[in-house]
Amino acid sequence: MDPVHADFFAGGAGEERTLRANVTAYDRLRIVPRVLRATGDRDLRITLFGTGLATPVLVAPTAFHLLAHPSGEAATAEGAAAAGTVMVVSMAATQPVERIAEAGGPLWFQLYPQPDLAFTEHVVRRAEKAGCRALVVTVDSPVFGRRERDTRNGFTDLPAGLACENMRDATGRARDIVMDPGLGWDRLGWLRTVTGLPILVKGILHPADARLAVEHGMDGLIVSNHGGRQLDGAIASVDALPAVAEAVGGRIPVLVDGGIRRGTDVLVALALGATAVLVGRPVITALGGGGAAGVRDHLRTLTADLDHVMALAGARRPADLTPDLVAVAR
Ligand SMILES: Cc1cc2nc3c(=O)[nH]c(=O)nc-3n(C[C@H](O)[C@H](O)[C@H](O)COP(=O)(O)O)c2cc1C
Ligand SMILES: CCCCCCC(=O)C(=O)O
Repeated sequence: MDPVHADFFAGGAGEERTLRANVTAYDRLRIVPRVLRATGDRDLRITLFGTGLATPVLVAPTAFHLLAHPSGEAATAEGAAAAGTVMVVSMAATQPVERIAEAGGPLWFQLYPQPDLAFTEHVVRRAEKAGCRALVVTVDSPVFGRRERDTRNGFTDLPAGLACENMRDATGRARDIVMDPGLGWDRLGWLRTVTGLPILVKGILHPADARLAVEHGMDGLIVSNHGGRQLDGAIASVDALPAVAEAVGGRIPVLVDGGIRRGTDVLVALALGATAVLVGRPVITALGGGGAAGVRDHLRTLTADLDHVMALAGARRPADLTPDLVAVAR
């Protein structure tokens, strides 16, 4: 991979404190296993918004897959489908959602709501027609994070010939994605009137915002700091999870992403109240190294690792994972 593109994928905002914290937070959390629970074979299947999945590990929305592999997002979708899970297609995908959907599913579509409402609706309609089963609205990006690796590398745009294919308007021009500092809950209310798809808000860290998400009729939320690429210094996502899960109180599914690398990380996240987790950078690395098969193998390996540690912790199903199984290391 071009080192400039590798830096785009790997990097975070500012000093990359939050990027690192997402991973190191899991180092401080220890599992308190149960024994003699006769788990037998584990059953990792879950159902989200009516879709049965083989694993609680989903693919987070990430931009520009054609910079990682010549088969791009289509290969990621194929790999996710083979692993029996959801891929969340980024609004900044380098292939059209229709092409990605041909390669595999189930898909959800990630949206940065644009100030141009008619254009936003146009993008939603494309996602719906392509068969996407949920919308993931990213709300942690009123402005774009300062990614200093990209600044140093002079990486400001996609190379010639590539575009954010889902940003094409009726004239065929690919518009720039606008990060909208005017975005508020009213716009999510508007979106609710535009689509019947389940809507998840991505980028919740504060329990008060989690309560607002429920009050505004959102169908799910994702505890996330955007993989440390937006507000450097933001709380690690797994550290934010318990308070958010408590605020939601089981009314809607709570998902989490950021720093999830091992089965033990997934186990801890599920125990602390997540219904499912999403993985970002490791999927891009797997795509770059092995295309669709790489993505499939990564997701299957992570799921097999989860299965293994659930046996060791005395849990048969994701629902058996409860907060008492996690302690903070001193
Ligand atoms: C290269 C890259 C591109 C990303 N693009 C998007 C995006 O287009 N939309 C979005 O909501 N989040 C985006 N994210 C954030 C991810 O969805 C996710 O929150 C994050 O990667 C999770 O952390 P992890 O990489 O440690 O697993 C991106 C992350 C990376 C690393
Ligand atoms: C102006 C292009 C926006 C791409 C956004 C991708 C993204 O969210 C990221 O973290 O990178």
